[in-house]
Amino acid sequence: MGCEILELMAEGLNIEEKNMLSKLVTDKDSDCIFRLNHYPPCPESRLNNNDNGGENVIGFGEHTDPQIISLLRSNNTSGFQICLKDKSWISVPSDHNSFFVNVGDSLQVMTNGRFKSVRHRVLTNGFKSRLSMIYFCGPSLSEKIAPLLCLIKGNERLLYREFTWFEYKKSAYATRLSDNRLGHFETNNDS
Ligand SMILES: O=C(O)CCC(=O)C(=O)O
Ligand SMILES: [Fe+2]
Repeated sequence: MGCEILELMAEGLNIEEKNMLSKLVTDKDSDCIFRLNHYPPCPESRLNNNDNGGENVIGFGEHTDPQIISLLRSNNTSGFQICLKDKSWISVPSDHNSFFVNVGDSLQVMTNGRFKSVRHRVLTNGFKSRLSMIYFCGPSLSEKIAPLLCLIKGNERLLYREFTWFEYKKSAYATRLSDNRLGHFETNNDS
């Protein structure tokens, strides 16, 4: 499914090579991860009465996903939120019949910012437990991640320098979950 979505994305971006993105995931050394998250009901979340059943108690702290795309499926318990441009948080209604697709940092780089890896988090629910499963489509450790030159128009600036997926992971492990882990690779930030 991840490959099909990446092929549709490549088509939407008018990339001639249909499998330019999906081949990173079909690579025999691709670094894909499957994760199961369980958030037990959290009594502290019952104190207030917001749309999550109570006070904001963080179940999974804010972050962007590092990989290319992530495919998320959960039970019918709310809690997933995304951060809007104005920094406010908005709840994504749960739907156990749907997959939620998140763009990861790597795809943001490859599309030179056309696709954004949206910051998200999970709040606990006061009454119900949340179960989610996520398949993270990641490239091989030696894969070079850089803006795809076939997407670059005229004198458009390259927003990121090239790095390997291994370099990204190494640098990400040295930061906190909520940090902008692409900052290190931005072309206007040579730190
Ligand atoms: O558990 C969820 O619903 C999402 C968790 C998440 O964002 C992640 O594991 O990267
Ligand atoms: Fe995530």
